[in-house]
Amino acid sequence: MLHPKNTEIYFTLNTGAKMPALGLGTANEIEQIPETKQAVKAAIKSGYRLIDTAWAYRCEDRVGEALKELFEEGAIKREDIFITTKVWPTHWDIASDSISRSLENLGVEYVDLVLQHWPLCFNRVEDKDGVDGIARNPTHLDGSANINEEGDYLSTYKQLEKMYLAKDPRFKAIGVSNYPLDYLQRLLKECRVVPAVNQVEIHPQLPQMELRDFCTEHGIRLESYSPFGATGSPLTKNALMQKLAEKYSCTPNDILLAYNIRQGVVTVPRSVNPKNIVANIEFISLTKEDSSVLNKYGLENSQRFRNEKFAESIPGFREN
Ligand SMILES: NC(=O)C1=CN([C@@H]2O[C@H](COP(=O)(O)OP(=O)(O)OC[C@H]3O[C@@H](n4cnc5c(N)ncnc54)[C@H](O)[C@@H]3O)[C@@H](O)[C@H]2O)C=CC1
Ligand SMILES: O=C1O[C@H](CO)[C@@H](O)[C@@H]1O
Repeated sequence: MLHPKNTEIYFTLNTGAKMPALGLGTANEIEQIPETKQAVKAAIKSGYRLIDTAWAYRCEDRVGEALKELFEEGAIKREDIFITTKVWPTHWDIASDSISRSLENLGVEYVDLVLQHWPLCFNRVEDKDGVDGIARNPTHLDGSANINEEGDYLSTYKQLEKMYLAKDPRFKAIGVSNYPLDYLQRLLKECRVVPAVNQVEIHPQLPQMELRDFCTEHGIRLESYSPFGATGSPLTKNALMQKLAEKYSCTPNDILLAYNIRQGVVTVPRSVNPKNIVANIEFISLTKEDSSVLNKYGLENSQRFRNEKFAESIPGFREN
């Protein structure tokens, strides 16, 4: 294939399953949540085969509505798409319930991948404006995260592992998200099932080189979130991205997606705009030399764009 589209590229997971290199992210801003349905439909119709969602995004039901219509229209079959969902830290001790809830929302019998969303255990606090009546980011009065002090973050993965080893039909693979390297080291010591995926923030200002080497060595596929630097896509305004875009006669967005995909990293840009969804399919043959230039740039200009306050509770999370 001389010039594939990003949507035609697949990476193999340690389970043997193929995961599309490009997917649609669905962590939409609250006011854009109703647009999730048409975004998923536009994505699938233009060739996307991976949808990245989560209970915490409050849009699984919209993804489900889109899938139902796509199945009914005969646009796609369930087995031809890869669906990822995630267990939020409020559900750290009830991972099975979280999966059931997600499947109900999505209207499917299984997902292809379940990720532990964060290595954190939150207390469940009632909140009528929360997700399913539960505060998504519970905090104490001083604004610090309301962490369950008895909880062990690895407990969630251990629950997923137990279900996976018992061949739970509700999911095909398990993985993690936002796991720093030392957390993965502990996981590998205490668990038998190597996570299929670790989804973390990766882009040319956060190349995550050490984590990347570690994951490659242990057969864990990395997946990049916030490839454009999250809301407002600040990375597309970066002078180096603009210079490379000029060199390859493409957009900075194309460079940012190629940066991940050319290095074997799955990526899930978010958009509800059908034009942008389609534009993100364009594949660019970014050279190894230019990928190295970007990696070096990131080491010298490191910046995390998704700054969740609760991440302060994860030692070492902000150090890169
Ligand atoms: N596991 C985790 O903790 C996290 C996972 N994620 C996942 O990663 C996905 C992507 O990351 P995000 O932070 O949402 O942001 P992103 O880096 O994908 O950027 C989204 C922004 O880029 C804009 N955009 C997209 N395509 C464009 C185009 N072709 N031209 C111009 N603008 C364009 C969108 O309108 C939006 O403002 C999420 O939707 C979610 O699925 C995101 C954050 C954390
Ligand atoms: O996946 C995620 O997306 C959000 C923003 O909704 C981020 O906090 C979370 O980890």
